[in-house]
Amino acid sequence: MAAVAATTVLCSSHQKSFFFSLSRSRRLLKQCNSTKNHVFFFVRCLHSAQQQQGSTSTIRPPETIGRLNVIDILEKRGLLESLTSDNLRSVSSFYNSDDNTNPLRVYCGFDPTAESLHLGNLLGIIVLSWFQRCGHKVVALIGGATARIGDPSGKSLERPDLDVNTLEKNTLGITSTISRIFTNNCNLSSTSTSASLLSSSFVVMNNYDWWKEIRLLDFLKQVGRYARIGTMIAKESVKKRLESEQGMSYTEFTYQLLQGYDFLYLFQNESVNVQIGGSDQWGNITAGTELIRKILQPEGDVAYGLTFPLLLKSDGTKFGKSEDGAIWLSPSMLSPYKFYQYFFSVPDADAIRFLTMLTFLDVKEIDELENQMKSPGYVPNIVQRKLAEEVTRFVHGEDGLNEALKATEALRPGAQTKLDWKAIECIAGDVPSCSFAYDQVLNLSLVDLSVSAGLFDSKSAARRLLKQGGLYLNNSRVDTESKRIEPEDIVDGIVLLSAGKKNKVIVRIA
Ligand SMILES: Nc1ncnc2c1ncn2[C@@H]1O[C@H](COP(=O)(O)OP(=O)(O)OP(=O)(O)O)[C@@H](O)[C@H]1O
Ligand SMILES: N[C@@H](Cc1ccc(O)cc1)C(=O)O
Repeated sequence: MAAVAATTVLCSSHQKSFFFSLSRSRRLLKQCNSTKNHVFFFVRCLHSAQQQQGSTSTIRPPETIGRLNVIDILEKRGLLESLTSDNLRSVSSFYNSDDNTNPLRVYCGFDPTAESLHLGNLLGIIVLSWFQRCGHKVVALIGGATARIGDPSGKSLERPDLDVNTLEKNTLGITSTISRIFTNNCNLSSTSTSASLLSSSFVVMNNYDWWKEIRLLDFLKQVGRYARIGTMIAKESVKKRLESEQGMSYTEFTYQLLQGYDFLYLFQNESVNVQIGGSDQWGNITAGTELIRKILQPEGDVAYGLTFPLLLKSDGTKFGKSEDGAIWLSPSMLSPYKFYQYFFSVPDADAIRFLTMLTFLDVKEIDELENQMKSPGYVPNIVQRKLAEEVTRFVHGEDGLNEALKATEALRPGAQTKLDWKAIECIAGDVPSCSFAYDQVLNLSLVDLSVSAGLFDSKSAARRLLKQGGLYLNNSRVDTESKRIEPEDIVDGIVLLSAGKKNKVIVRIA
C-alpha cells in the first residue's frame, strides 16, 4: 500500500491531477486484460475517471481516413531504433473514432540547455508530428527542472550549471520554437486532418511545474525506494562516466530517476503512455517504464518507450549544439535564409537521407527524386531545393520559406532582381550593414558611399569595378561614374550596395 500513498502525495499538488488508488488501477487493468485492446481501454478508463473528477482534458477523434501504423511509417523512414515492447506496434494503428479506442498520448522531453533547439532536436519534433498526423496526441515537455540537473547521457563531462535567468530565457526560446513548428504543422496538414483538431492534440508542458512541489523526503521514500542501484549503475550514461577520470556527481546520477518520474507523473496525470527520444535517451526512458511497472504494478504493457537514431552528418558526427555552425531552429539564431541555404547545399549523398528522415514527403516521391538524381541530364540541386523547401516550410512556416526564397534570389550572385523593402528586410540579417544620416547620403556620389560603407578600400578601386560593370545599387548595375544617391534610391530607409557577385553591404539611413 506504500505505492498508493506515494502516488497520492506526489500528485496531489497538481490542480488538474486525478489520482486513483492502486487497487482501483489494478481492478481497471484486470478488466482491460479481458479485452483485446487493453491499453486503449485502460486509457479510456483513466479518462472517464478524469472526466468524473472534472478534468478539462478531452479526447476528440480526428476526422480521417486510412489506417496507417505510425511505427511502420517511422521504421520505413529510418526513424526507429528501439521499442521497449513490440506490442506498441499493435496499439499504434491510425487512430479512428470508430475503433472504440483512444489515441496514444506521446511525449518527448527537451531540456532548455540553449536558447534554441537545433537540427538534431528536430528529429524528436518530427517523430511527435508523425504520431500526431496518425491521429494521436502529443506532448512536448520542457525540462525546466531536469535542465537544472543536466542529463549525463552521451556527455563525457558534467554539464555547466545554468543560472535561473538563463534557464528562463532558454525555456521561452524553446517553447516558442516548438509552438511555432506545431502551429505551422497544423496549417499545413489540410490533406488528412483538420487544423483545429490537430491543434487540440498538441500541448507544451514544463516539468518544473510538478518538480517544484516535490519534497526530497517524500521522493526518496515513495519513488527512490523502487529504483535499484544496480540497474541505475548499469545504464550506459552512468557506466561511461564512472570509467572517466572526472567520475560523476550524485546530482547527475539522479537524472535518470527524475526523467523516469516524469513519465510516471505524465502517465498518471495526463494519460501519457508513450515516451520517445533519441537513442541516447534509452536508459532514461526505460527508467520511466520501470517505475510505472514497479509502482503501479499493471498487468501487461501499459507504458512504452521508443527511440530514434541520432541524425548524423555525412562524416559520421552528430548534429548538436556544441560544435561550430550548429543548425539552429530559432530564426533569431539562424535566419530562415541561412537555414534554407544549409539544406540547399548538402551533398547528394545526404539529400535523400534527409528527405526521408526530415520531411513528410511520400516515400514514392522520394524514390522518384532519387531516380532522377541518378539519371543522366539531372540538373544539380533539384533534390536539395525540394529538401530545403520542405524542411524550411516545416520549421519556419510558409512566411519563413518565402523570406528565405526572396533572400536567396536577392543574394544570388549577379541577381538583377529589383529590390523591394520586403526583399531587403529578408537579407538584412545576413549581410553586413552600416548606418548614415539621411543628409549625409542624399546627393553623395555612389563611389564615395561605396568607400564609406567599406565596400572598397579606395575610390579608384570603386571606379575600376564600376567601369567593368561590377558595381550595383539595389541590385541594378550602375555604369555612370557621376551617379549620385537620389531619394528614390533609398528603399524604406535602406540602400543595398554590391561589389561584384558576392560582396554586399546594406546602408541603413537614419
Ligand atoms: N543529432 C541528433 N539526432 C537525434 N537526436 C538528437 C541529436 N542531437 C541531440 N538529440 C536529442 O536531443 C537531446 C538533447 O540534446 P543534448 O542537449 O543532450 O545534446 P546536444 O544538443 O546534441 O548538445 P551537444 O552538441 O552539446 O552534445 C538528446 O538527448 C537527443 O535525444
Ligand atoms: N533528457 C532529455 C530531456 C528530457 C527531460 C525530461 C523528460 O521527462 C524527458 C526528456 C534531454 O537531454 O534532452
